[in-house]
Amino acid sequence: MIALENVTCRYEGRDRGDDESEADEHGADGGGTVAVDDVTLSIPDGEFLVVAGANGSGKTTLVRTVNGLVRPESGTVSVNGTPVEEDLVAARAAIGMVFQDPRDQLVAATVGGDVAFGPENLGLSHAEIDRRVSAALEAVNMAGREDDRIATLSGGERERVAIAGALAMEPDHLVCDEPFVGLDEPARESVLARLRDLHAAGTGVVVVTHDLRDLWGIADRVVGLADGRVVVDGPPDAALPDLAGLGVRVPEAFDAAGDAEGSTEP
Ligand SMILES: Nc1ncnc2c1ncn2[C@@H]1O[C@H](COP(=O)(O)OP(=O)(O)OP(=O)(O)O)[C@@H](O)[C@H]1O
Repeated sequence: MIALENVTCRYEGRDRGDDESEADEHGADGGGTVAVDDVTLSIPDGEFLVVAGANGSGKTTLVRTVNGLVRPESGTVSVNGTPVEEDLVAARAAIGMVFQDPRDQLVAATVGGDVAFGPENLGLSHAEIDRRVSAALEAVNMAGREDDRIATLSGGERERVAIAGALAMEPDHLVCDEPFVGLDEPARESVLARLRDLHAAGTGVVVVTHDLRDLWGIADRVVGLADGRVVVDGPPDAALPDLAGLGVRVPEAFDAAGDAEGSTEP
């Protein structure tokens, strides 16, 4: 279980594109940008949660608090009952994170080397590392590709290697930040199928996105953010009316008789 309680995150300095008055409005002491504003949220084990919102609404900042990559200014983030800052290693073992651009996290020359990187740092035996690498590659439909060079992979394959690297840590939750950006249709479908399978096998999945179309039939719950605050929280169908105007894309069938108001993203 991931639990955020009254979490507020602020970046020092001026926001990209904010004017002075808006920055003042956001910050109690007038400094910086409040990216996450007093968020309280629980994410149970096994849940498929979509965190949706327009660019700049605070999605990335919010999910980065759960493994200590961003430290809140106030409030508490706990993983399995322990505050993240008290046990960063436990939080990072429990939550696998796949960043927006998988190139940011692929560290080795080969697929096998990359997926083994995390388990190696846990000091596991060779046999256990090999087992985890095989299982993680199988879970992303890349079984037996250990010796492939990262440089030769497509964007979708890199995304799946990044997911495998996170899975090799055997996390309770997998957090993917905009996993479909830049992928062509077959790659999108492949990543989506992997996320669906993982969820079916019991792993919690959190997907950050401004495009809910592919996730509609899969997500248990949608949390919508605007200006760092939770403004929508519920199952997709119940959340739908409140998602309009947040700048997120919903499936066309739900896009109110051709009303494109809620579909401002390209
Ligand atoms: N490193 C940073 N320094 C200063 N301000 C930042 C920084 N990172 C994010 N921000 C600001 O914090 C707010 C929330 O940004 P965040 O990236 O969390 O939102 P997001 O919803 O994930 O957006 P995107 O979809 O564009 O990634 C925005 O106003 C953004 O400009």
